[in-house]
Amino acid sequence: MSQPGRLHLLTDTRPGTRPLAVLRAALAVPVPPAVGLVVQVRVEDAWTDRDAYGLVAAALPLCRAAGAACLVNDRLDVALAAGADGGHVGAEDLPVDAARRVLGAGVLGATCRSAAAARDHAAAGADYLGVGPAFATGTKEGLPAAIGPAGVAAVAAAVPGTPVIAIGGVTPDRVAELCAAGAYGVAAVSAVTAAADPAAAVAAFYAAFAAVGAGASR
Ligand SMILES: Cc1ncc(COP(=O)(O)OP(=O)(O)O)c(N)n1
Ligand SMILES: Cc1nc(C(=O)O)sc1CCOP(=O)(O)O
Ligand SMILES: [Mg+2]
Repeated sequence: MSQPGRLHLLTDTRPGTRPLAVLRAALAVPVPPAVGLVVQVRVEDAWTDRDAYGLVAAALPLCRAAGAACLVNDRLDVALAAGADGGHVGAEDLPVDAARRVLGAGVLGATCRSAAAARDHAAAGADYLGVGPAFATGTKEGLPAAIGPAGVAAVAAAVPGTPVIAIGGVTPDRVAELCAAGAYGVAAVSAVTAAADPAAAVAAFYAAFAAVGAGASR
């Protein structure tokens, strides 16, 4: 694996949020050379494709300027149309092999919650796996119980060549235990989007990766 740590920053588009303002602040923080940054544009199901496309189109130049990849959750047609770097799919979205056909060489992430699913998704062409919920989260309803670092470890051990990105209730102070469990990176929504200072929150994630020297020997 080429990057020793990676933050996936997911947008929050619930009513009352300001996703572009948060992105502008977050992307203004210099990304340390040893860390990767991925922005995932994730919009509410109720959003129209037109509005999703608009947010991706606005986010893309910000991502490019910051050296971040820009992925689109669920809506691979929007990802392709906007010229994003790829997309992320889960159990209610296109299957991983079908998503791979749609995206071609684009970056493809897939949600998984078990070692068996991890092997399947990796074999079907996922570039990384979003694994969770690592901890309890108030951001998404209807999720199964948190799997904890041990659950993340079980998945990571099953797919040693595929980056595992832990998601769900992740804060900077949880980066160390998740990396120790085998996570290559973490994904966050509320730790950044609900922070009083989103830039400081992103900087705290980068500092947490630096503190663990995440994956330096990988
Ligand atoms: C990095 C990452 N991991 C998991 C998810 C969840 O995807 P999914 O299960 O499809 O749920 P929705 O995000 O679509 O509600 C993710 N988006 N990103
Ligand atoms: C969108 C999403 N998917 C999850 C999963 O486990 O598949 S957890 C999650 C929400 C993550 O938000 P926060 O960082 O605020 O806890
Ligand atoms: Mg989905």
